Amino acid sequence: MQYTILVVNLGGTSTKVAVYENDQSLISETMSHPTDEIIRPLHDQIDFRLDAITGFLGRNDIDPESIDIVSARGGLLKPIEGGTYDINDKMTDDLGSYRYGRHASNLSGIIAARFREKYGCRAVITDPVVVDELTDAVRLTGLSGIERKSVFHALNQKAVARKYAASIGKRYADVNVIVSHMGGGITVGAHEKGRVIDVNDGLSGEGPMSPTRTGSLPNGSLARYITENRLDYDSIYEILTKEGGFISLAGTQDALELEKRAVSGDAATEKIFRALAAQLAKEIGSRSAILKGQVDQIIFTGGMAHSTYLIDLVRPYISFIAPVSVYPGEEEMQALAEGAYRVLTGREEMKTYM
Ligand SMILES: Nc1ncnc2c1ncn2[C@@H]1O[C@H](COP(=O)(O)OP(=O)(O)O)[C@@H](O)[C@H]1O
Ligand SMILES: CCCC(=O)OP(=O)(O)O
Repeated sequence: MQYTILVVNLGGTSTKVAVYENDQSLISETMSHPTDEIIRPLHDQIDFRLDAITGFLGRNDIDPESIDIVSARGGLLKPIEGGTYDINDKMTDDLGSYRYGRHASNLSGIIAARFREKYGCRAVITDPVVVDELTDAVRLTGLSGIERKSVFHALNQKAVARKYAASIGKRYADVNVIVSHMGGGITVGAHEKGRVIDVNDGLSGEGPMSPTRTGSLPNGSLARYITENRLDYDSIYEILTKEGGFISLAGTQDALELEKRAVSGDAATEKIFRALAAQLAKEIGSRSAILKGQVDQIIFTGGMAHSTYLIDLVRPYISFIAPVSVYPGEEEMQALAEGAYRVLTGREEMKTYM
């Protein structure tokens, strides 16, 4: 049986789309949107993003009615376990009301549901950013009423961990790895035998700084900053998640551009990379403790994993823990196609979001 799978993955600045026959990619495209479009409220972006997807199908002579299933990157939902989920009304309500937060990935599920309505196919998400496999020991904080959450690049982290395991002839469920995804946000996960038992919340100011995020800040200084600048929740959330890190320190989120500046001897930029390397190393060290030192491999992935300059700064801190592998970029489109294909072929059961 041959299945045609449409994969949609919306990021802050781009719409990635691909068509697969079973688990083989036929065509794919990344469409970057101009700044004036992506700074619009998320809900106002649905129509032009959907148009971008149908335009892509049109340019490639693919009849939307030939699509059997849309596989979308899932957004901020209530905490759930990993897997492939049917997109139901409860899910589109939670994504569209932003009850659990705002991130461009919310739109992927909403758009997949719209596509299903119009063209009559199935629609699923796989390993959304809220996959939660944390142990109780890492969930509690020292303030009653505040618990840690699992919000991370679950899809790509699990995909590269599976790829690493396959490369040594093992299953994901047989290895312990630390995966550091370095994209617009940075998340570092401790994967214990197929479950991510600890990871920094990539949208709540935990962990290392990143191109767009502040990472952890000293509590007292943050409280003073909020008070002195009279910031409400939405304003500080924007600063922590969209205007922090490289943007705050160097005025751009472009790590490639900053790497060029650092390599050409700009001392201020070099200092930022050294700080990021130290923060990454501390985060990886912390995950290694949670894995009780039983770490088979440390894996770097995401756009910034292309930066050998950055990885070479981190290596000396962490090479005593485990060997290092680098999987630059992301495996998200392939992982989404495979998630849909596993349930279509009955190799995995479709889950229901409740
Ligand atoms: N070859 C490269 N060298 C260094 N940094 C890179 C390279 N390619 C992309 N990047 C950086 O990676 C970051 C984006 O990573 P990506 O994983 O695409 O992000 P997103 O979270 O938006 O998917 C940007 O800061 C970008 O400049
Ligand atoms: C918080 C998990 C997802 C995330 O940070 O994605 P981006 O790096 O694409 O913003």
